[in-house]
Amino acid sequence: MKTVVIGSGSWGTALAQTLADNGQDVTIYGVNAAEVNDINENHKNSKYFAETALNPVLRATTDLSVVKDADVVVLAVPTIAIEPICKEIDPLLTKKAIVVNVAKGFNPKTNERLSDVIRRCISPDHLSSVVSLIGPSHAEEVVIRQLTSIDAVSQNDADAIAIQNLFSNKYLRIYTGNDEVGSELGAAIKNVMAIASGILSGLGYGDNTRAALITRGLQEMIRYGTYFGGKEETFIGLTGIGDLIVTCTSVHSRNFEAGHQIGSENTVENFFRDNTKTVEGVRTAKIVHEVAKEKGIDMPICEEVYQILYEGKEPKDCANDLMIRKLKAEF
Ligand SMILES: NC(=O)C1=CN([C@@H]2O[C@H](COP(=O)(O)OP(=O)(O)OC[C@H]3O[C@@H](n4cnc5c(N)ncnc54)[C@H](O)[C@@H]3O)[C@@H](O)[C@H]2O)C=CC1
Ligand SMILES: O=C(CO)COP(=O)(O)O
Repeated sequence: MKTVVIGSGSWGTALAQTLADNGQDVTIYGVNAAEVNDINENHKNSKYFAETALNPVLRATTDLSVVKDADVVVLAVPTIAIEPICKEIDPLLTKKAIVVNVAKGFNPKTNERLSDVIRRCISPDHLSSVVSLIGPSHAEEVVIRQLTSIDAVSQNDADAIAIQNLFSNKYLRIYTGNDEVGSELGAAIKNVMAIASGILSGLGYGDNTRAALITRGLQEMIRYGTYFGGKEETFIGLTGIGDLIVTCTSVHSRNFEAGHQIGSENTVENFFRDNTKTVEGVRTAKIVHEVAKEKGIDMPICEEVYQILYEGKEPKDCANDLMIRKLKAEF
């Protein structure tokens, strides 16, 4: 199997190294020449992993024609780049490839789920199926081979199993799934919850608050996901509660980090001025706000994050407003 990983950032590098560790034929395609050269010449990706030595067989290129003949193409780019990169690679593919998406969120222009974007932009002659490879997995830990479990989710069971076998090894255990809607919506919305968790931490709140946020955040994810046909059980799996826990509690999470800055400064101003990192929950909060409003889905935590990010509401007022809402039964 020939695999090309599109994206020489943190997750693309960690996943490509996993395939290199598995003895697979894998190449990274990157647009950033400095990242590509660092991988080829120094066996590092210093921008993301400081001093970590990568598997020396790992290779990267800035030549997109590398996707010719690929059996598997892994899209490890931010959500904003998924539609453009699919349109770029489609004419270069020469056979039906399994396209693996690892991004978490929605297409910013159309609010579509990412698997739908890929199916729309890659012609049927070049697409076997889409597999979402998602779950609780900080690249910083996978790149140093910390034990990790995630899901390969697809409408095509055989392709999900092929991706499970391709990536699994003694430090990365992949489960398969077929609830594309529930898995992708869970993995997208948990980033908004991670921003909320960071905000609460930045405001000085502790463990009780975070446990409440994770538990009630999960209820919002279930409400939103089942509205669109996702299965409730998916949300107690790796792409639901698993990804929610890892992102709401980790120093590695860029969404949590963003929230922490916003909460501790009680304003979004400096974050929006200075941020250069991939913080997917920011765009997701806006999309969830728009869709939830249109469909009448009750998403109080997501709504407060939206109000902070886009409507100038102060984080400390949001935390208070969530607590004084009309009292009700838990279920
Ligand atoms: N970093 C992590 O631990 C994990 C990230 N993800 C998701 O993976 C997606 C990618 O994120 P990261 O790798 O973390 O971001 P990153 O910020 O570390 O790297 C993004 C990379 O994409 C490249 N890129 C941007 N546009 C491109 C294009 N059109 N063509 C080729 N390359 C392009 C950038 O040059 C950069 O190398 C995000 O949706 C993120 O939520 C999912 C699980 C874990
Ligand atoms: O999705 C992730 C871990 O599962 C990465 O989280 P961040 O994008 O917040 O860093």
